[in-house]
Amino acid sequence: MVGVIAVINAGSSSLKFCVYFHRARGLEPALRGQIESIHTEPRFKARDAAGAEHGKTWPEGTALSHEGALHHVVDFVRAQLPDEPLLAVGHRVVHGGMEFAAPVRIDANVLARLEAFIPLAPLHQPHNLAAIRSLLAARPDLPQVACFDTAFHRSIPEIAQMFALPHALHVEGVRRFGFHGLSYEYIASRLPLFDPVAAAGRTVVLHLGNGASMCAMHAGRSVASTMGFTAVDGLPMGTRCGSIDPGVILYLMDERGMDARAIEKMIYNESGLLGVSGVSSDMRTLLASAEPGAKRAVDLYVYRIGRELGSLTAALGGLDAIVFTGGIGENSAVIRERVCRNAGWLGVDLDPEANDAGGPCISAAGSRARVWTVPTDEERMIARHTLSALEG
Ligand SMILES: Nc1ncnc2c1ncn2[C@@H]1O[C@H](COP(=O)(O)OP(=O)(O)O)[C@@H](O)[C@H]1O
Ligand SMILES: CC(=O)OP(=O)(O)O
Ligand SMILES: [Mg+2]
Repeated sequence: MVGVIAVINAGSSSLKFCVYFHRARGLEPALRGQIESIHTEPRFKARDAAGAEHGKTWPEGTALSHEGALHHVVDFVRAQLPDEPLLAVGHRVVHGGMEFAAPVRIDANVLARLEAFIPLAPLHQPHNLAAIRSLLAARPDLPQVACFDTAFHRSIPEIAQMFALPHALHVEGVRRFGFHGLSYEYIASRLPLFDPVAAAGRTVVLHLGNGASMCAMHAGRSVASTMGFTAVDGLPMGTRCGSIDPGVILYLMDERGMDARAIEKMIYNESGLLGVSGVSSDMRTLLASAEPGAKRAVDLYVYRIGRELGSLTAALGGLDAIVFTGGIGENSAVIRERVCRNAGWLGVDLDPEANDAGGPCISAAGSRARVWTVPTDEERMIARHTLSALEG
């Protein structure tokens, strides 16, 4: 089977893609890239197997749709690799509910079942499925595999999945799922190479991107997540509010006359870093800004990470290591430094120079809990799953 496997990862603000040569030696990246800030200031960046860079920018204020972004990527890949047979496409699909605990080959029936989860992941699931649907129509013979953000978290103990609501709702599937599972699964696969003790022990992984969550891992398996039934729970994110008192929702309905769609728009699109700062959803912009709102948003972000770190450490009964990943976690030494400073009580002692240099180990020699920055690679995880599904 010689050819390429393509991976599509539609996030809330970005469309990432990777194409791998399938060779006897394994999967080798042929092309990878992304269109980031799709809705605000789209930028396309890609790198081919020879290391050459490709790019395109759109004028500021251009709101490219996910569909527009996908078209651009497909055209680019076709032009770069005109002669390589496409063996399969793997997709990140954010919500798999209770039903999909492992990657699955997609057909019209599976696609219909996945559509039921659109209301639970409105920023992601529609884009994930739109890409699948358009490929299914154009190339019905082409194997497509869905890889779920929720699957890695199906190991979370029942008690940690539970809301204290009437139990029938839990049975029906109203429970904490957790997301960013492909990222956590990849980190879990890498951790033994860095820190075998933590890999066999208690680690909190911070996936800080436009969406953000944290995962408590025991021996490489998820035991708790800050995200819940949907990806709006937990930490404040680019535009999502994270955990709030459910009483606030009732207040908005009763006192502000807001309906479900208006509240959805507020908590998914107008809150988080953007809502608190009034400046931007983009961490780079906030860190560079002198506006008081920008400082307020970053302060709240760091504070909430600290609270969740304590909570997840309690769920684990201790802490051997923390791992930073995602766009912010991998790139922002300032955020890592502030998070680690607040975590001194957990035995975290940062090495500022190693942190500025980007790691991978950023804790000081005697630190009781070790700290790592590990670039995530959801695309490689998806490619591995897609290949396994293809090989049966
Ligand atoms: N050098 C940096 N410093 C601070 N934040 C950064 C840096 N580089 C990227 N980011 C932030 O990472 C976030 C995007 O993360 P990413 O994981 O790529 O997003 P997505 O969730 O869409 O996959 C944005 O808020 C961006 O500002
Ligand atoms: C689930 C989620 O929030 O994903 P992303 O970070 O890609 O938006
Ligand atoms: Mg992401």
